[in-house]
Amino acid sequence: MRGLTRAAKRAGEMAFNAGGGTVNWFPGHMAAASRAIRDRLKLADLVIEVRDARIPLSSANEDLQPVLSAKRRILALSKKDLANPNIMNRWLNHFESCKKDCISINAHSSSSVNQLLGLAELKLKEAILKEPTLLIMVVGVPNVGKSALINSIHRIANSRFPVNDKIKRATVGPLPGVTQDIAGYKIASQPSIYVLDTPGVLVPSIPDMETGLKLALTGAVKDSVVGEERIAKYLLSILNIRKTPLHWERLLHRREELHEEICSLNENDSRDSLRRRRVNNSDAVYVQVLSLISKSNE
Ligand SMILES: Nc1nc2c(ncn2[C@@H]2O[C@H](COP(=O)(O)OP(=O)(O)OP(=O)(O)O)[C@@H](O)[C@H]2O)c(=O)[nH]1
Repeated sequence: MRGLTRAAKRAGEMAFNAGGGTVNWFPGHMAAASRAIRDRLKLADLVIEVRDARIPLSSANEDLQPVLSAKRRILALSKKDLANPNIMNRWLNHFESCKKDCISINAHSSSSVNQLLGLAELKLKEAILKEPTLLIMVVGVPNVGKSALINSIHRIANSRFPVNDKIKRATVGPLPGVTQDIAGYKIASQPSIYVLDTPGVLVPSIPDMETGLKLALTGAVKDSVVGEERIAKYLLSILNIRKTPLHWERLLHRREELHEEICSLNENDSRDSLRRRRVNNSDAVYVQVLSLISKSNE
């Protein structure tokens, strides 16, 4: 309890306040995709709901939960290579205790995707014997790794059961919103099994700022939607509360120094000079530098 009070005091010292309000990022393609996903879900034999292993609750699309929970479903906690393994194992136990089939994955690792395919095969065991065609849908919020997962599934499946169709690749990218249409990939014949890649969809309005900040930090929401400076401050407050060895006062001091350095640079060379300069290895200082660079260019 005393530890928590100390952590709260430290956060207070940093003067971080997420602020209230909702986070709205619901471009036209997302509204259309949400409707199309609901339609196709009716036909799906299995749904792989991809969530981010670092934020498995905040990365759930709450609007889709009622329909997803009525389907044969696997929860795939993606980007496990970026998550804290101890905390992630606690999440896996939590979902298991809620009777949900849950697995953590790294979409770029064959062994990890093979485990997921094994679980999918188990869940589809009876349907594989009965149905001539099966449909697996991959859904989730933007940038969570759906297309990367589809490409790995496609590659692995094709090495096991070569399909005559030309191999298509889903487009993978570091920013949210790359996939804008539903696309199907055939991964087996007899029965024919298709995997559907879907655009990442969020709820039209994320009800609290902290969820929005978590989604922005993990890449599901564009930084500009919640504000770069707010994201940087939120990250720093988390690092501080988790006792990551950072010293806020030293950072503030460094910020003042950088301000002075920027002011002393001439307008044209400020961005390049700062980018070239070797700053302290700390990511947090890097965040501060980025924020100052963007300010100097406003
Ligand atoms: N470290 C790591 N990176 C991953 C993993 N899966 C995907 N990525 C990366 O995350 C980014 C987003 O991956 P995508 O497959 O494009 O994500 P998406 O869910 O299809 O994104 P949308 O098109 O926005 O719906 C890419 O830079 C991928 O390389 C993973 O398991 N671990």
